[in-house]
Amino acid sequence: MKVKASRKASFNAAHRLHRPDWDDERNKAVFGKCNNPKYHGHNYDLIVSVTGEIDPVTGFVMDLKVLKELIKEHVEEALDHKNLNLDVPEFENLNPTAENIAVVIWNKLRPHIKQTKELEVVLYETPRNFVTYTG
Ligand SMILES: Nc1nc2c(c(=O)[nH]1)N=C([C@H](O)[C@H](O)COP(=O)(O)OP(=O)(O)OP(=O)(O)O)CN2
Ligand SMILES: [Zn+2]
Repeated sequence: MKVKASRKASFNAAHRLHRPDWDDERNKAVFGKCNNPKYHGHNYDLIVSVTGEIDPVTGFVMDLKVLKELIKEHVEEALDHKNLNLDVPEFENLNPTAENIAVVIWNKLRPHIKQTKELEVVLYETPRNFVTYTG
């Protein structure tokens, strides 16, 4: 019997979606508002879920207090109040789209979650735009 246990978190970050190998017209056409040369921020909402068997001793799939601390240490400290393009090495040559941010977050957390558990990251860039990555 598998159960999914989840923790919500949030962070604020600035970004600009842009490809240096494209001209301004193409960048604006594809990336729209998020291509504005002035960096702008989003309030990202994050849901991290761990799925697995319930430990019969604790009744936990994973201690959510531990998951909270992992998200603080590995996600919030790395991304909160940062300019993703300029401050976060993973985005030096990677556009900080919601999809790419979700993959970066998953890769940061995966080593800290037991191999027997599945990890899912849901990232909201706006209240209505969100992506899901499960590895
Ligand atoms: N597949 C993706 N599409 C888009 C992404 C993305 O990361 N992945 N990002 C954007 C923009 O960065 C941003 O999300 C704005 O999108 P938009 O739909 O224009 O959002 P609004 O500001 O209008 O706010 P809503 O609340 O979503 O209406 C675009 N596409
Ligand atoms: Zn944006």
